[in-house]
Amino acid sequence: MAVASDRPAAPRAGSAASVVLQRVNVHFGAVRALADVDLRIAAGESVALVGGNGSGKSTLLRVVHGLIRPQTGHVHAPARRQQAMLFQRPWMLRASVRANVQAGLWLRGTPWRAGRAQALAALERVQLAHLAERNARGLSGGQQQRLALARAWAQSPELLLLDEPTASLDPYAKHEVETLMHAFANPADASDAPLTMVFASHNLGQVKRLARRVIYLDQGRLMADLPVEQFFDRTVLRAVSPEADAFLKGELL
Ligand SMILES: Nc1ncnc2c1ncn2[C@@H]1O[C@H](COP(=O)(O)OP(=O)(O)OP(=O)(O)O)[C@@H](O)[C@H]1O
Repeated sequence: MAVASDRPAAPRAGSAASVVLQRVNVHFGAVRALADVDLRIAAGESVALVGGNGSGKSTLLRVVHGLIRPQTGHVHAPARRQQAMLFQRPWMLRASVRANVQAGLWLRGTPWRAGRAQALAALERVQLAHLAERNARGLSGGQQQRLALARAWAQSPELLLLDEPTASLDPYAKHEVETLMHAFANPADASDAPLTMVFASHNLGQVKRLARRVIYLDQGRLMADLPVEQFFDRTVLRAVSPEADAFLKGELL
């Protein structure tokens, strides 16, 4: 598998907004999972969501994907069929690897037979074509996540949301998935529509490698929103958010 360069390619972010959240609030009973979140993400950006357990990262991704409706506030995002979302543990139909990708296409309106070639091409991109007729549930965790990426890739989404996609993978599988995320967000063909990628991660190395912008959440509040270089500049971060700086310090120790 090709190795990703250490740094993401030059920004392709346009000025068109892909995602806009305005004063978004989500409560689960007494828990305030998102508190007055304002956020604007341009088409083509790669954005990392970081923060401690329970800080609201998954909730934010689910709100954008339309899986959670905020009690108050406005959400503007591409239509669900223009989005793909990956979870820490991908869902797998008890069917072949190819059928899992075809099913994703079929769910969005591609006739079953017509989806076959697209599914195989997507599997080629994640280097799983040789396992196309295997049962998907028999794949390793890393292979399943690559399959989930192929399923997303086949659908050519405008927006890719990933909720800790490598959290349960070994270092080698993690590297493979990161390489694919990087390729997904930086297509070789510059004429491709810019893909917007938003991912939650506890892995700060991964954040440095894949994100151009970092958002820090603390108890549902957006406390810092910085270009990646500034987020990892402790002087800048301390001035913007002592909470985020304390979090970073704890992680880097
Ligand atoms: N379906 C739910 N029902 C009740 N409470 C929920 C639900 N989903 C999230 N919460 C609560 O909302 C808060 C934010 O959770 P969320 O999963 O968004 O955090 P997170 O930053 O993704 O955490 P982690 O890093 O542990 O995955 C937490 O207090 C969590 O317990």
